Amino acid sequence: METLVVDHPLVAHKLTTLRDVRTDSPTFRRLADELVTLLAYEATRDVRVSEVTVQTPVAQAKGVRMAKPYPLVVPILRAGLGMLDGMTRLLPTAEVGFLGMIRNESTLQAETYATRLPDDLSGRQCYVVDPMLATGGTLAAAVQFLFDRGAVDVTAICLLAAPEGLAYMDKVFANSGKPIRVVTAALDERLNENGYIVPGLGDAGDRLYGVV
Ligand SMILES: O=P(O)(O)OC[C@H]1O[C@H](OP(=O)(O)OP(=O)(O)O)[C@H](O)[C@@H]1O
Ligand SMILES: O=c1cc[nH]c(=O)[nH]1
Ligand SMILES: [Mg+2]
Repeated sequence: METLVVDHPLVAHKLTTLRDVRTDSPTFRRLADELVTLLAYEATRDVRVSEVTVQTPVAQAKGVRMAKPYPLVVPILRAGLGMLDGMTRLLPTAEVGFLGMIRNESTLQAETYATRLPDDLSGRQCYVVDPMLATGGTLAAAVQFLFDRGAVDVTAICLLAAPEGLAYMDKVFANSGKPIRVVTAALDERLNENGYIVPGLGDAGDRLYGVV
């Protein structure tokens, strides 16, 4: 598995405000949206394109267009929804599948309550968006859903990642033979005794949408 920590002063600036406990929900949403666009720029470096020729007002020019099948963007509900608009702004032709998952806060195991994905993902590049990669249980289950349907490679875009979560992903998919990438704005120190990322930003879903 490949991990890319995007090292950019604008990313660091926005992430610092996102972490700040005083940042209110509307500002948190806006910053999450802006951050995903910056991360997606790096995450889509290998997006497949095909060569085309267009006629400019002056001459013919060689260029590229997004290749079919178009990529699939998969937000993991609830918190991943806060990253969907930023992704589709950059990839307007992408299709969107949904996974609803919640981590049981006692066992830290991911539970799936909704799946709305194409049955056949053969040959598709998939981009999973979820702000937090903590134990890695949620992301590992999400990636497995996509591989089971034939996805060829999966890139996860996370605002924050914990070393424990990356190690878990490495272990689970060590023999998958399929490329997996994690693109994140920061690799934090560790998880605390409740499975929260330290220093982290708290519960991303609650900060985006309020406590339920
Ligand atoms: O790496 P893990 O230990 O599995 O934890 C990460 C998951 O926890 C959060 O979602 P949560 O379960 O809080 O659901 P929510 O989006 O509805 O708030 C987060 O958005 C990830 O999906
Ligand atoms: O720190 C964490 C860990 C899991 N989920 C969150 O929203 N935050
Ligand atoms: Mg949550």
